[in-house]
Amino acid sequence: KSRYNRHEIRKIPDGILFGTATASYQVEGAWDEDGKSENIWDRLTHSKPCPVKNCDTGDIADDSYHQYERDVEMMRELGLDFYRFSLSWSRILPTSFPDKINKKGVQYYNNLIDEMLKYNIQPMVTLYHWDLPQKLQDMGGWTNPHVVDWFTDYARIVFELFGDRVKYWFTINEPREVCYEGYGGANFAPAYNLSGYGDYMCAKNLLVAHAKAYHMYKNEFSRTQGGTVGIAASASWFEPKSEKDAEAAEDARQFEWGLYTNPIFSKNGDFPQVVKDRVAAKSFEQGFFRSRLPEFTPEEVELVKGSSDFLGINHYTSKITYRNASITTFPSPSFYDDIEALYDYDFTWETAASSWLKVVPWGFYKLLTKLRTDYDNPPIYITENGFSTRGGLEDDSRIAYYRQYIDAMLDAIDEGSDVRAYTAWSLMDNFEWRQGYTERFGLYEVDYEDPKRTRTARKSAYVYKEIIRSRQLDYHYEPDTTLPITI
Ligand SMILES: O=S(=O)(O)CCCN1CCN(CCO[C@@H]2O[C@H](CO)[C@@H](O)[C@H](O)[C@H]2O)CC1
Repeated sequence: KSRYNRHEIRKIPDGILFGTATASYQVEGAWDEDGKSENIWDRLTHSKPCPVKNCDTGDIADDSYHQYERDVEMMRELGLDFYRFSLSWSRILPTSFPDKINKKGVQYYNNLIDEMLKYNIQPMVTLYHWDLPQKLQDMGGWTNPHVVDWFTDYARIVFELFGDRVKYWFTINEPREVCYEGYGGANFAPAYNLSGYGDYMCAKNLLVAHAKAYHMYKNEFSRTQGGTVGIAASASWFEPKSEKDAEAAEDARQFEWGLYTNPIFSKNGDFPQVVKDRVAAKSFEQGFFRSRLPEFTPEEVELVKGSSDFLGINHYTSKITYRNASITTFPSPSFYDDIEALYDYDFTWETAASSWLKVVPWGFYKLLTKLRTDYDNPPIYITENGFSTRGGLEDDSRIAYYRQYIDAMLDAIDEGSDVRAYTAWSLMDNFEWRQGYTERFGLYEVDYEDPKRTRTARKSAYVYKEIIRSRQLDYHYEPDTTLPITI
């Protein structure tokens, strides 16, 4: 069996916090209730022809806007240390700006936070998990440099409203997905096909916005609130197909996540050198008068460098990477034409319901080791890790995924990685973006035929609960799922 199927009991080191995550557009519903205004995912999912599988939308989703007490009850059944969730910008600020604060929207988040703290479950709050107010997108969204002020002004309101009780903040979830999937690959809202320049403009503005919000917290709230602020980056592992592809794999890492982590966590800051050089060289070849990758001014390099108290990592899978010999594979200019690499999967790797999600636990170990060595062992929170199925309560494949990935994480921790928290994506099934409700990530199953959106514990919920309770990994443990999961 693979290295990550050892049949022994493994202790989990003290101090590592365990939680689960969700995101506002994926679970809340109430898309136009109580004063919330339209965001870019409302706009995309309502467009014709419908872009999401089965024409699914987040209009109702898991109805967490009304079911938050049940959500907290599930957190208690799992025995979580924390719960990571995100705020809907246009639910709190319907005009996008601080001139109007929507009291009913704020009340929902106060109710959720207060209910969690009643049972000592820590809120870990993401300010932005992809649901930009539509009005801001009408003005260019993340490609408009003014987004720096829009985001910082929103952040200040949020810190004022919830910072007395929230001590763990993440500014932005997955910069790569915001910028590449949103402005480059025409996949996620606002689904623009501007790869090779729109995605890079988004990258620069997003990092400056993140840094401005970070420094504003430090200057205006740290003394009185004492919380911590970070960012959650998506990071896959890129494994060279053969020795000669080592450079291609490193290029992929630097373009796919180094673009966002290097400016914040590396010693010198700024975009990775290979990205700056490659995009500039290609831009001039292609007839541009300046690089398609916007430059940070020296002041901006300093502003962004070190602008996080910890590094949040969303990790799911790995890809085999090799040099792309043909220059006609991708449109030119484009992000993937810039990287000059191709990705593949090892056919022996098990696949989740999501076609991109392969089970490669050793890739998680290699990623954590690389982050430790490249960024001088930064404090790391695993802010997402999980597995999708088509549904069903006997989810042994999800259980095997969690056990192997936590095992791989423990190997990196044993070798010195400063991992402080592990977050399972997700507490319950939710709106899986372009795949709608066809790909399920929940420890709890959600019944979308039921207006009450009933949540039912899967077998994996019992196993995750036992890992947290016993603080050990036991591949042998078999829960008795005939008994209800209890608090
Ligand atoms: O559009 S398709 O499906 O044909 C292809 C998608 C390719 N990627 C997969 C990984 N995802 C990053 C992970 O995305 C994260 O992980 C979760 C599971 O995906 C999401 O639900 C979370 O919101 C997100 O933070 C970004 C999109």
